Amino acid sequence: MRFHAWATVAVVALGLWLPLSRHDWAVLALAIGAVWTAEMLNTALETLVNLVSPDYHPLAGRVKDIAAGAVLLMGIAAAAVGLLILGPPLWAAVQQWW
Ligand SMILES: Nc1ncnc2c1ncn2[C@@H]1O[C@H](COP(=O)(O)OP(=O)(O)OP(=O)(O)O)[C@@H](O)[C@H]1O
Repeated sequence: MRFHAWATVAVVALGLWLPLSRHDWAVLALAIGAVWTAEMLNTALETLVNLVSPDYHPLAGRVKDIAAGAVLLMGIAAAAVGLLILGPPLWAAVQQWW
């Protein structure tokens, strides 16, 4: 959660600094929202599993692993979106400096 919060702040700050279109912002907002949604659903599932299966059970572990995998998958996809949208204008800004 803390990592996602810092990543969100960094992406929004970079986005405000770089010349982004409304379409770029819409895609970034969707990616950020999707990561937070996946993280919250993962936390909800973890809490639910802890409630219904506090003792060790292979299925409980499987549910947690799949939910954590969904967060990882969404994080990778969001990182790709961030690179595709922020990468080119960031590269142009770096080239202007040097
Ligand atoms: N009740 C359980 N039965 C079997 N395996 C479990 C159980 N609880 C957790 N595990 C295994 O241990 C791993 C870590 O569980 P934990 O509850 O700490 O989740 P976490 O993703 O590390 O939580 P957090 O996001 O809070 O760091 C799970 O991915 C799962 O493989």
